[in-house]
Amino acid sequence: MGKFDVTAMRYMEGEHFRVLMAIEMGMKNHELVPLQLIAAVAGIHRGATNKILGHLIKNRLVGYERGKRYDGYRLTVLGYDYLALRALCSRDIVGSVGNQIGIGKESDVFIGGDPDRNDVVLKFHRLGRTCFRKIKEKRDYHKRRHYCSWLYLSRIAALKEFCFLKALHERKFPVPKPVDVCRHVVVMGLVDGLTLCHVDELPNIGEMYDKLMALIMRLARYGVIHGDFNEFNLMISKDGTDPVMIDFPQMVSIDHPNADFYFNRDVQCVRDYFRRKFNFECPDYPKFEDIERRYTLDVDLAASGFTKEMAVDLLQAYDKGNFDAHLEDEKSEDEDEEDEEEDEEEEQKEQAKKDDFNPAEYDNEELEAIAEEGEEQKQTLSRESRFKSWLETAQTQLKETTTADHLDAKETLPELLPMDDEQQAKYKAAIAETEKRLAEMALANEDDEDSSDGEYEKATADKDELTSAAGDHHRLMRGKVTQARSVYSTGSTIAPSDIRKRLMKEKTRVKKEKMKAKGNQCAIQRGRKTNQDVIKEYAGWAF
Ligand SMILES: Nc1ncnc2c1ncn2[C@@H]1O[C@H](COP(=O)(O)OP(=O)(O)OP(=O)(O)O)[C@@H](O)[C@H]1O
Repeated sequence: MGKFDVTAMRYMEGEHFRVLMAIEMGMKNHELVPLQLIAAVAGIHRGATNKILGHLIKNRLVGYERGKRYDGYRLTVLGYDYLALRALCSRDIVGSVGNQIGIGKESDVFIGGDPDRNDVVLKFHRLGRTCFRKIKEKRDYHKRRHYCSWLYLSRIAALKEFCFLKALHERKFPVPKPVDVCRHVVVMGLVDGLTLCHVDELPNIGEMYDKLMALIMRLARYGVIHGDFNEFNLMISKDGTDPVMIDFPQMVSIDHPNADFYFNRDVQCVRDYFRRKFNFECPDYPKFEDIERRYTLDVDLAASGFTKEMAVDLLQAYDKGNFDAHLEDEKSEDEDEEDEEEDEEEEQKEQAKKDDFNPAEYDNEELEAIAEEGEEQKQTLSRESRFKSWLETAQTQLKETTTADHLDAKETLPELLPMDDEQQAKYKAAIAETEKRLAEMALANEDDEDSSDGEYEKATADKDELTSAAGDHHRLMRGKVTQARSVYSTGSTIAPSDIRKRLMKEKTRVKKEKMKAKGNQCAIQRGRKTNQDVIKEYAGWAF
C-alpha cells in the first residue's frame, strides 16, 4: 500500500482544474469528450485547452482515446481523485494526504490530515475493482452508460455511506466521525484500532460478544439491519474493548421482506467467527422475533440526501456487477483485440444486411422516383390493349404488302424510300409508334416485369419486321432483287428491370464504399479536420 501521489497537484493551476471539471461535466453524456466541447465548457481558448490537456495527459489525469466514431478525452480515476481533493482542500477539510491504510473491494482508504494536522481518513470509492471483469458484462454496461457511469456510481456510493454515517453518528452509534463528502470521497475520523479479523486476542471475549450482539439489536430497534455485520466491517479499539462499525453498504430496513434472513445472518456471522477464532460459543443470541422497534432510522435514511433513484441505480450496478469502466485503462491487450474483433463482426453483419437489395433502404428521392415510374407504367398498361390491336392491323397489312423473299440492298433505309407518300407515311408512322412503345416499355416498372418483358420482346420483333418489310417493299417497287439488309434496333437485349437493379446496386456500392472508412483511417481524417479548424481559427495569428 503506497502513498497517494499528489505531487502533480502542486504544479496545477486553476485552469487545469477548469479543464478537468469541463471533462467531468462532458462525461455526463459523453463517453469521450471532444476538444471543442471541453474548450466551450471551460471557457478557455481551444489552443490553450489543447496545451493544458497535454499537461494533464502527461500526468495521467486525463486519457485521450480514438474511438470508432469520434475521438475525445476522458477523466481517469486519478483525475477524478484530484478534482475531489482540490474541492476538499478549498473547503479546508483536507490539508494533506498520506499513506494508504486500507484497501477494500470497492474502495481505497488513505490517511490524511486537515489543515490543523488532525488525522482524517479519506475513503475513495471505486466500484467494481476486483470482480466482474468479463467483456460481455462490460459491453452491457457501455450500452447503459447513460445511467451508470463509474463517476456517477462512485459518487452515489460515497453519498450513501456519508448519509448513513451521519445518521448513525448522530444517534451515538459507534461509527467513525463523518466529516465531509465530495464526489466519490468520504472524509471521516480515524479509528485507532484494528479490524476484528486482525485481532488475535481480546481482554474479554464474552464481553465483546455481548457488545456486538447488543449492537445488532440496537440497530434493529432503530429500524435497520446492518446486512454485512462481519469481522471485516468491524474495528476494535486498541485496548480491545470497543467495537466500531466502519462499513455498511447493505443496510436494510427491518420492514424489508427478507429482514429476518439478514438479521439472522448477521447474528450467525458473529457466532461463527467467535467460535472459529476464539473458540467461544454462547447459547444466548438475539432472535428476529425479539426485536421491538422504537425509532424510525430507516425512514430518516430514506429521506436523507441519498434518493430512492440513486439506491435503485446502485443496487442495479451491484446486481449486474458491470461497473468497472474505470479499469479500461488497465484492460489487457487481449481484451482490446477481442473488443475490436467483436465490433468488426457486428459491422460485417450490418454490411451483409445492407448488401441485400432492399428498396425500403433507399432515400426518399429514390422512392419518389420509383413511385412515379409505377404511375407511368400503369398508364402504359392501360394503353396496352390499344397497342395490341394496332399491332395486329399492322401485321396483317404487312402480310399483304411483303413477299416471301428478302432482298439485299446497299443503300440505307431513308435513302431507299421512293415509295408513294401514303405508303411512306404509313410505314414511317408504324415504325415510329413501335419505337415509342419500346422506349415507354423500357421505362416501365419492374413490378410487372414478366408481362411487360414479353410485350417488349414482341414489340421489338414487330418493329424489326416492319423495318425490313419497308425495305423489301421499296426494293420490290424499284424492281430490284435485293437481300434483306441487316436490321438495327434501339432496344437492349438486357431486360430493363435487370438494368435498373444493376444501377441501384451500383449506387449502393458507391455509398457503402464511402462508409467503409473507419478505425485509424477515420481517426486520421477527424484529426486532420480538427487541425484544419484550429488553423482556420488562428489564421492571421503569430504563434
Ligand atoms: N475510519 C477508519 N479508520 C481506520 N481505518 C479504516 C477506516 N475506514 C476504513 N479503514 C480501513 O480500510 C479498510 C477498508 O475499509 P472498508 O471496509 O470501509 O472498505 P470497503 O471497500 O467497503 O471494504 P469491503 O467492501 O471489502 O468490506 C478497512 O479494513 C480498514 O482497515
